[in-house]
Amino acid sequence: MKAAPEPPATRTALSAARRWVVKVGSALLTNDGRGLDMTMISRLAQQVALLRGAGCEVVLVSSGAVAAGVVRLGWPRRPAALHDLQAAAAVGQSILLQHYEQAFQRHGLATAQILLGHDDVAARDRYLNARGTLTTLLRLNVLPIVNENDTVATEEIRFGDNDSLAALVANLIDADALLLLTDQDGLFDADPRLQPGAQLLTEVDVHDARLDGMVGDGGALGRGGMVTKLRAARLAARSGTQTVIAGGRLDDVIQAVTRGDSVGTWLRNGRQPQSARRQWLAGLLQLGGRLRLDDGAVHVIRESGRSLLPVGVSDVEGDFRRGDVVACCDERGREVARGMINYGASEARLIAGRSSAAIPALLGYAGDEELIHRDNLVVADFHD
Ligand SMILES: Nc1ncnc2c1ncn2[C@@H]1O[C@H](COP(=O)(O)OP(=O)(O)O)[C@@H](O)[C@H]1O
Ligand SMILES: N[C@@H](CCC(=O)OP(=O)(O)O)C(=O)O
Repeated sequence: MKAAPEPPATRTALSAARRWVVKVGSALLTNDGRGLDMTMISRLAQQVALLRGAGCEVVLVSSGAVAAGVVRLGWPRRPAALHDLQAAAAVGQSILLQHYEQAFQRHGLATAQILLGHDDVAARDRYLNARGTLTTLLRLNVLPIVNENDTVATEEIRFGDNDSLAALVANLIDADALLLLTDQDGLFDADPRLQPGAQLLTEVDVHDARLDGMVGDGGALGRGGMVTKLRAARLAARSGTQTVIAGGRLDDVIQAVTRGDSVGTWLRNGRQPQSARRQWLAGLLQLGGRLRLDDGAVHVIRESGRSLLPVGVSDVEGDFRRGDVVACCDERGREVARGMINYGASEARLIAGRSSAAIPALLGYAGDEELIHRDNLVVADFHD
């Protein structure tokens, strides 16, 4: 048998990616904004199932609720009024998920519905909750399907932008890569709907300022277009994620992109995931408090990259809430790490120095066994 050709070296960041966020836009999933394209849903399900079968973790971010709702309500077109859009989304979301559940069931995959708002990612306690649910679903081999919580969203539903939500999900779960599937083959040097001679860009630096002059909006349907996709790629890059924009109608496009083939546009992010994430977390918030760690805890978080358990903490300073960022100091008061803490200050004081197994008895409920999960912990020398 002939060996498969090696993917081009430049796209190894994609072929090596294990955790993917795949976003499917309205332009692809709906028949020009009216009704769901069932063939597209089953083709997507097949490709996502193959990606899962190849050992990758996948979160799907899917639009389409408004379009499905408009058809179910018998409306002739997508409404303009905000409350009508929200009502249509509420009707359509369950239909959308029903179709996905059926399509993925054929491949032996269970699905879960996640409705998120931007505030859920910005508020620290909800960030931890959303992250915990998504990563647990991934561990359970369930496919999370995310959409905007349109009942409470205003700007995003009006402008039809699920791109930035997909980027926030990529930040939330530290995705290696984000794939934005749309109706065009990728990012062109001008909007191909307006300029038929526009050229497809196969690889660009996500931070290249010249791109801003090339992207346009989504046209008459009032969608986000490439403006929101470029913004999303930059947002995702903050936590080290690579982004590809590709045409969802191309055969086996998900397999081609994830293999590292030269399809669509790769918006290259030159920053190392670790340092991008460190900078993002460090700059995210003001410090809410300080923990003093014993030598053993300093050693394991530094040398083994482990989570911080309550047992390694000898003192808790400050008045912080679950999800705040706290400094972790050694016995001499030097800051050795910074992280987003799973407990508020009073609970942290109750469990500090104790085994995680004692948490239910100490607090009256079974919370996280880590005080700071290793994924939310940045080990470095910080200077205030
Ligand atoms: N430089 C560009 N390259 C490709 N498409 C562009 C560009 N500028 C604007 N567009 C428009 O963006 C549209 C895709 O965005 P949108 O309709 O919001 O899709 P989705 O629903 O998939 O998010 C394309 O149909 C195209 O007309
Ligand atoms: N959340 C809404 C609209 C979001 C939307 O259309 O976004 P996009 O696919 O980026 O154009 C829906 O599911 O219909």
